[in-house]
Order: sequence, then C-alpha cells, then structure tokens
Amino acid sequence: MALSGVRVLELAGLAPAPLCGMILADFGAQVVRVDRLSQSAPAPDVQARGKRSLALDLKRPQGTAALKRLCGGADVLIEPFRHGVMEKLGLGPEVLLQENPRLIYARLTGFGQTGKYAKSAGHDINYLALSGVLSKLGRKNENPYAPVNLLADFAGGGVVCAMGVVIALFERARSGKGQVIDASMVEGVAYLSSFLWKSQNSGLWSQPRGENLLDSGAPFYETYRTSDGKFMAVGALEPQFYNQLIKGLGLNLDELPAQMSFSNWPEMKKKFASIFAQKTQAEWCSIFDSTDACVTPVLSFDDVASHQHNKERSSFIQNDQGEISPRPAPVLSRTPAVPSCKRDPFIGEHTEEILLEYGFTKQEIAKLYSDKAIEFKKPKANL
Ligand SMILES: C[C@H](CCC[C@@H](C)[C@H]1CC[C@H]2[C@@H]3[C@H](O)C[C@@H]4C[C@H](O)CC[C@]4(C)[C@H]3C[C@H](O)[C@]12C)C(=O)SCCNC(=O)CCNC(=O)[C@H](O)C(C)(C)COP(=O)(O)OP(=O)(O)OC[C@H]1O[C@@H](n2cnc3c(N)ncnc32)[C@H](O)[C@@H]1OP(=O)(O)O
Repeated sequence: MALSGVRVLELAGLAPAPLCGMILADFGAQVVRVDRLSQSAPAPDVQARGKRSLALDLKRPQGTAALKRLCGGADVLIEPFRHGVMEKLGLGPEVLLQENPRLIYARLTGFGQTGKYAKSAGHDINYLALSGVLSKLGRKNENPYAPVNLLADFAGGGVVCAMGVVIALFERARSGKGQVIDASMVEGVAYLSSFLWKSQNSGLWSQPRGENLLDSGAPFYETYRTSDGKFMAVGALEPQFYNQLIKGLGLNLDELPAQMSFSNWPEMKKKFASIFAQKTQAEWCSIFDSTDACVTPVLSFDDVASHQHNKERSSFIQNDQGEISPRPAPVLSRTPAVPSCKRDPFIGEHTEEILLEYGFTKQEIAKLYSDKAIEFKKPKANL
C-alpha cells in the first residue's frame, strides 16, 4: 500500500484526528492510537479501523518520557488537543523535533496554534461559523444550518490534516526533514470554500441565503419528496440536462418560464414538488436512470450499499463483525487502500507489542507498568 512503512502515533481525540489516523491506516500506515488509561472498552473512537491501541498516561513523567521515545521512532505524530496542552506536558514541537528532526508533527485543532481563540474550547459548528461558511448554509428565511459535523471536523479537519501529512512526507523524502503542521479546522473549511470566495463576482451568490442557484434557491437544484415518503435529488443545472428533467416530469418546456427566471423559482418549486409527490422513488428512478437529467434517489444508510451502482463498484465494505462502512477513497490503480476487516482495538490491547516494536525491553515495559504509566487490556476470548 502507498503508505506502508510509515509509522504514525495518533493521540486519542474526539472526531477529526481519528479520521485522519484512519485514512493513513487505510492507505497502509502503521497507526498506533495513544489512549488514556482506565477507560471503558471499547474506546469512544469509532474510526479506529486498522489501528492498534497503546494505553499510556501522559500525566506521569514516565509516560511523557515514553511518548518522547516513541516519537523518536515515529514518522508522524497526530495531536488533537488545544494549543498549550502538549507544551504543558513538555511534549511541544521544539522538544520532539529536536529528538527526531524527521518527525512530522501534525497539530489538528479548531482554531489553530495562534490567535485569540487558540486556547478556547469549540466544536465543528463553532469552527464552521468562524470560517464564514456557516453563514452560507441554510434555507431561505431560516437560521444558518450546520450539516451534522461533516464540514469542519471531517472535511476541513481530518481530511485536510491527512493531506498535510502526506504533503509533508513527500517533501521529507527530498529534504530529510520533518516539520510542524498547524491544521486549523477554521482555515481547513475556509480553504474548502475557496469556490464560494472565488465565484463571488459571478452573481452566483447575489441573493440572500437559500435563494441562490446552489443553496436550495433553484427548483432544479433541490430535493423532492416522493409518494412513498422518500426523496429524489435534482441537480439539473445546464440547459441540456434541465430539458431532460422537464421531459421526465412530463412537462412542456415551451409552457414554462425560462430556467433562470429567479422570480419564477418559488412557483416552479411548488410545481415540481407536486409532480414528484405523485410517484414512488423507485418509479422516478425508472424514469430518470439512464438519462442525463441529473436526478438520483436520496438513499438511506439502509439502502446505499445495495444500490446497483454502489454494488457494482464495491463502494461499501463489511468488516468481520458485519458492520458496513464506506470503502476508502480515492481508488489508486496500483497501490489501492486495503482497509482492515478486523474489529476495532480495545484500549491498551497492543501496549506491549507496540513498545517492544519501538525498542523498549521487557524490563522497561514491566517498570512502566509498575509505575502505572501504561495499561494492558486483553480482549475476552469470546469477543
Ligand atoms: C462535534 C464533534 C464532537 C463529536 C463527539 C461526540 C460524538 C461526543 C462528544 C461528547 C460525547 C458525550 C459525552 O462524553 C457524555 C457521554 C459519555 C458517555 O460515555 C457516552 C455518551 C455521551 C453523551 C457522549 C456521546 C458522544 O461520544 C459525545 C457527544 C467535534 O466538533 S470534535 C472536534 C473537537 N475539537 C477539536 O478536536 C479541536 C482541538 N481540541 C480541542 O479544542 C479540545 O481538545 C476540546 C475538543 C475542546 C476538548 O477539550 P478538553 O479540555 O477536554 O481537552 P484538551 O484541552 O485538549 O486537553 C486534553 C487533556 O487530556 C490530557 N490527556 C490527553 N491524553 C492523555 C493521556 N494519554 N494520558 C493522560 N492525560 C491525557 C491532556 O494532558 C490534557 O490535560 P489538561 O486539561 O490537564 O491540560
């Protein structure tokens, strides 16, 4: 796999850092999640595919010393705490990069390492708000709306940080040097929104929120309820595709207002809604599948893996526990990701084997254990 041989230490965090670690593991990196001690098993990290767990107490000097040593043998450290936490532990970048100048020290935070909010708590919705993106999301006359915690936490956070790690690894191959990555989710999600910024003068966003082409203002870029309570998604932007939408709905283009007539959009939405409500989702699929009308079913998590298209591409995978999840993307032709099918690790399940791998002796491990700096947890036989 593309990242095989890359050793990653991921300090356990809430949601974005675990995704970053999982992406790297899916593409072949050896990812060790460093967990706190005495937590309930299984771990709160639900994005642990392909990772192993080492339970290490960073509040004990023996624990911080052990992490320092582990970082000496690692390529990447993913750190998910607010600014100042690692410095307080004596594990800031200056210290760790001095020990290992090849280390890529990825700091994944909401607000970044500097600035007024650097030390403040926050979550996805706060980062999205501060990036300006949240102000663009939501329907007409409604409050801004954050789409789950997908945008800042995962797209602007976990994915952008993983990209930073891969870029830094690429650069390190030339320079031999590691570096610090300051991955702020505010900036990550703002960067993702570059299209919105760069298209501001195009007129695409000249109306208030929820009244524009791509933000649920247009009737031909919308979702519609079907007679069986499901939904269809319509994205018929270009005139040639819009014509096919109109045909599929059984309407006559000549009897309708122009596609881009803003003032007619509310009335057209009502018309489309009443037509979509007359057939089931399956009936609409049989009308629109194999056309260029840009109309697709809104699939539920129950239906998505069995949809013919997704099945044909094996877009969803099943692990040994029967859990279904999306397969890693994108697909690389020679060195594709090979996601692990094993169950997620229990906290501390791999403490001993990881420490041995990183060069600790059995005696040193026993000492760390008696100092209460590490924990081992063996899964029960029936798990
Ligand atoms: C919207 C998402 C969040 C989604 C997550 C939700 C799914 C879950 C969040 C809360 C959960 C619920 C809750 O726990 C209560 C129930 C518990 C029950 O078990 C289950 C049901 C629950 C209802 C449960 C359900 C769900 O799991 C939840 C709802 C996000 O936006 S995630 C993005 C968050 N932001 C970031 O990651 C940015 C960077 N990080 C931060 O800003 C801060 O870390 C953060 C997130 C604000 C948290 O601040 P906190 O004060 O807690 O931590 P830090 O200041 O970073 O410091 C960490 C301290 O921990 C020490 N430490 C770390 N590792 C170790 C170790 N191995 N050993 C010892 N100590 C360690 C570290 O030294 C720091 O100590 P100090 O505070 O003393 O410096």
